[in-house]
Amino acid sequence: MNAHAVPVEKYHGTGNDFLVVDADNANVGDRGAFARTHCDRETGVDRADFDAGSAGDARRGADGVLFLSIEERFAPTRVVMTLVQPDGSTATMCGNGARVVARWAHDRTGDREFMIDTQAGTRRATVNADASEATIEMGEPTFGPTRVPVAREGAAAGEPLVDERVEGLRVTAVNTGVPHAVAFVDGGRDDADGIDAVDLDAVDLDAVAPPVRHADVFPEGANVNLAAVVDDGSGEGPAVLDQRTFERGVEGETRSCGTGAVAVVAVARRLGLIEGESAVSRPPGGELSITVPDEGHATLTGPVAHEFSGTLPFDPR
Ligand SMILES: N[C@@H](CCC[C@H](N)C(=O)O)C(=O)O
Repeated sequence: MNAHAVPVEKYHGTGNDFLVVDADNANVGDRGAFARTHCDRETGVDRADFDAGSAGDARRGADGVLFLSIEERFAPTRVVMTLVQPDGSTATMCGNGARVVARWAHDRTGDREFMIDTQAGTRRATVNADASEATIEMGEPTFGPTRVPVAREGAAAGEPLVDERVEGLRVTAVNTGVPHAVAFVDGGRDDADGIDAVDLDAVDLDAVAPPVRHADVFPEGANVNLAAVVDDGSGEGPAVLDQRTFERGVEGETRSCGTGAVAVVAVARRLGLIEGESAVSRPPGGELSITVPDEGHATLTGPVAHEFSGTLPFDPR
């Protein structure tokens, strides 16, 4: 193999798509530059570069690069995961990315249970019998202002940010491995001057999300989720929520966000908008099943798929 070629696999989880690099097999020196170049939606990695005859629907570019190191001497097998985002930053956690990691590790080992080391903690992951779905334990969502983190002065200092106005949206701040701001747009609260009672799909997310993402109250920034309750779970079956997420690090809307899905359900529970601890979230890229119990790990389950394999230049400059 060309010493300057990096073998990559491309996977997605409900449309949240990632390049995967075996970090033990390819020493990418400048990971940020590698991610910035190959994740670009206009000029980045394209399936057609490797398999011109392919008719697949994989999108050009990616939502990040997962650098993975697998340690099969442990039982279950461990995988150390680092997500480098399209802007070159590193995220401490990624729910859909971790589900992709489980599928990648299954494709290598045939195992169905793994421990994934993330910067937010070690998380247990499983894949189902035909490896079409993966589940990841997501830790316990926290609203604590120092943990989100949220920075405020005066009477609000030290208080969780719950259903309060930030840059035109009524948001609740929660950390599900990374910081999230969640706003419900469907009248979850009576909010005469907000964007309640509007069609979620009609909201210009690229316009309303960046001021919240960069608000002073979020010293490390925040991913911004708009959500709507479709079914509050008071009848048969779990609650159903529609979700759209503007991601920090991508600096745009993604087709799905796993930590965002858990954040939306955790906030819906906190605000009393849904019943029960299980819910289905419907981002644009598919459906995710979430549990947020009163105590202990949340879980995230949904489809994962392999898109293509190839090699990319080691030094993209
Ligand atoms: N898409 C991810 C979230 C990735 C991290 C996020 N962009 C951040 O910087 O906080 C997911 O599925 O959770």
